[in-house]
Amino acid sequence: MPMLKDPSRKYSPYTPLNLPNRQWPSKTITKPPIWLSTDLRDGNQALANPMTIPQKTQFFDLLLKCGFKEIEVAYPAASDTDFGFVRGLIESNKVPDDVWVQVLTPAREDLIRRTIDSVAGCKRAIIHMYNATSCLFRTVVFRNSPQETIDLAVKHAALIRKLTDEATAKYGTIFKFEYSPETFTQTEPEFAVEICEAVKKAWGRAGTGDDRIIFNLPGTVEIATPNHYADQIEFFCTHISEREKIVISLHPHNDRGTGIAAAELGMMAGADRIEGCLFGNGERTGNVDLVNLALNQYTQGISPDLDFSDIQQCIDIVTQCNDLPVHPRHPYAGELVFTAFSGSHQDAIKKGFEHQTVRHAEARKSGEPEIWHMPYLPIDPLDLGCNYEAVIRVNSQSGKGGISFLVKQHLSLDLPRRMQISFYAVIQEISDREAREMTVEDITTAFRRTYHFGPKFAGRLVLRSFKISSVHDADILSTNSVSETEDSPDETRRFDGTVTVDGVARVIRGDGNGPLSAFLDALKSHLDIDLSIREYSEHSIGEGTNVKAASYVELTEPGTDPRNKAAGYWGIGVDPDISGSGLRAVLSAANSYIGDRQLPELKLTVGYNAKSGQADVASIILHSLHLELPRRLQSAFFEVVQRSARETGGEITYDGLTNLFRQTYHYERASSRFSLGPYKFEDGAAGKRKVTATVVFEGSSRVVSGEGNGPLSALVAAISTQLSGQLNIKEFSEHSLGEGSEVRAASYIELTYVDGPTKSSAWGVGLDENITASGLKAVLYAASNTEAKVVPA
Ligand SMILES: CC(=O)SCCNC(=O)CCNC(=O)[C@H](O)C(C)(C)COP(=O)(O)OP(=O)(O)OC[C@H]1O[C@@H](n2cnc3c(N)ncnc32)[C@H](O)[C@@H]1OP(=O)(O)O
Ligand SMILES: CC(C)C(=O)C(=O)O
Repeated sequence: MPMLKDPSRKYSPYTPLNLPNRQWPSKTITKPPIWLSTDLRDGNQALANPMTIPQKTQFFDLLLKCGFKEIEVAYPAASDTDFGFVRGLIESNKVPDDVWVQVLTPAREDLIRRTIDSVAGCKRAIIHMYNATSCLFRTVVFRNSPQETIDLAVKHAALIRKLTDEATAKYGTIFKFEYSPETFTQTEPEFAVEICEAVKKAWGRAGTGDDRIIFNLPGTVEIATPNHYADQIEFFCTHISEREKIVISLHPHNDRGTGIAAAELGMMAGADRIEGCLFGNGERTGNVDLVNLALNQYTQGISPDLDFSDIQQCIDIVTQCNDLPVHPRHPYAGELVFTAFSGSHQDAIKKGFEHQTVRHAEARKSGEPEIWHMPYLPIDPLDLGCNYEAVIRVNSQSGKGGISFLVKQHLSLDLPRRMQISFYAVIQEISDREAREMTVEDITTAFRRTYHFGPKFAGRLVLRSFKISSVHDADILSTNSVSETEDSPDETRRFDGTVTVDGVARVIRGDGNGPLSAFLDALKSHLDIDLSIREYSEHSIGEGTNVKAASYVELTEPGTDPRNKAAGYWGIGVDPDISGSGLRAVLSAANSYIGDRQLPELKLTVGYNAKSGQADVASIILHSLHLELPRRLQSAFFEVVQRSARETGGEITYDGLTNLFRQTYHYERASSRFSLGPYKFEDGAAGKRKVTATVVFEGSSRVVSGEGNGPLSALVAAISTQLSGQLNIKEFSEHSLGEGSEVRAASYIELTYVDGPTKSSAWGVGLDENITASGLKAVLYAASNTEAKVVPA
């Protein structure tokens, strides 16, 4: 049957109450009500499969944990399960002393007796009796006149008084009495007052405090707008006698979807108590949702005296006991209620968090409360034991604000605005193409892949090591005059570093006004990557000793129109050192720029004017022999190479170069001018090391000894005893080669030899599995390379 064109022919509107002096609209709620959970009764009776005793017990424990002091635990006359559950609670002492157990009974003698039997021995119990009072129920269900309806209630209230007095005498139980004129919202207001007056009189012991009688005014079926319910409550409150001896309780259902509003307006109208269920379970559309109501108060700054700090645990237990889900949009509890997918919501939330962080820091300083004011988030998810993970989720409706919020949250990177726009386009494209939500994992992975961020996402160019030094302008043309100094504005910066290009290590060098421009110069000279910086920014990550720098850079090709904002390449770098983060950011952007374009191979153009020659030579040694030459050795060898190249017309082959290196530094050669036989180290005087060694000096084997601060200086001293002049160590460095059990040590040493006016210096390179042995070899080779003269034996 279709919906009616004229529903007034089928449905009649509620009759408004004439309450011209109503006060409730100008009231506000300032304190929590007395809460009663009826999950185990009204909630339970509405389930397809009412709860088992273990489920009821688990639910009861949860209610205690949440802080409920009044719990309607059963309709004991309904079933052995309900009766047994109440007995179990009492007999196993599960009810804390400050908690009231409430049980429901109709106004029927047999059922009242069974109900009161169920609470025998209980410390505190509320006997809750009901009978329907509306005209419809009087005539149709009970076929009673108004007076007979009153008589029914009065008779059974008196019975309850008698039976509870007996139980108190027998067990010492403290009883409260609650009466519900069921279907109150459809009952004539005057009749509701009249029957309650009669019940009060029949009960005969309404007093103050714990002796107050509870009149529960149920919205058994919600039939009108919530203001009408408020009018009904205010009417009742102002017409019932001895108001101070009465607890006015509300029991709203949610047939029109306004149960929460009805409860709140009802409280404004004078109610003291609310009955309801967690997450709104209950007959038909449910009872009023107590979680929702309590948290509505909480977000007004009123402590509800209920604790939902672990809301997920509540959801888990309630859904498991009720076998009903909590809707994803359920206020405060649904899995989507702290989530924004849409761009403008995300943008506002992101800005809200940023602003609030600043505001809270100021409030902390001045001792003011840190008030929560967040766009779109009426409550802090943390207060309910949730986190901010779900606050922003990304799909094709999302914008840059939300995406950059997640990048900040999960990677601690605060992207500059234009980089946000750039990355947003990346995510938007994937999300649109794949027509699905982008998880945090999707976004962070896309970020890492786009900007080659993190070891697993390295691009074709990878920075392995670098050194930034200052070069006096006048010295720039001389590759040997590099000196490390403090930063000074009139000095040019020099970048020396090793970059792997498609897995092949290249030593590169460049000069510029600062570290980044020096690095860009190196990329241009060695790899034909010609880019300049359009935007740069940085911030720190972390605090104290763990602080790191994050740098963001946008690079453009020469001639890019400054108005063409889309033409840039963004990069990100993170490093403990600010220069390092900037350089990594440049490389990250350069990686995006080169794509899969072919890069120039290493060119061996050795000559006096070749600017890149020294680094290229070092690259070949690194690549072929895996030796990372110290910079001064690079310079020294480059001179050797230049001399050799001049002899061969400026050309030198790749193999020729490695052979030249081997010969020059006696590297891995079986013999040299001086060689080492058996040796022994021991402690010398004043913490020094002493060596006694057999050294073959130009074919003559001699046992020598010497002392030094370490093994190398001891050997240098021992060798010097057989020379006409003195050897000294000028520079020493070492690094490991290979990995795991294959690892070896490479040592580089530069020795000076002074013999009267004669001065010379030379390098030696040693390689050994043992780090001391590699250093000793380097000493022997370096000494062999000097002009040292051996004294006759
Ligand atoms: C609004 C509410 O939620 S009220 C609570 C409702 N909850 C429940 O009903 C759950 C538990 N109920 C039960 O287990 C059963 O209904 C019982 C045990 C209470 C009674 O079962 P039965 O004796 O088979 O009766 P039945 O369920 O058919 O109840 C209807 C009878 O109770 C009467 N009745 C209904 N409400 C009341 C009341 N509040 N006071 C007195 N009598 C009542 C009806 O008029 C009817 O009487 P009749 O048999 O003379 O016509
Ligand atoms: C027993 C009463 C309070 C009831 O559950 C209702 O009216 O909904």
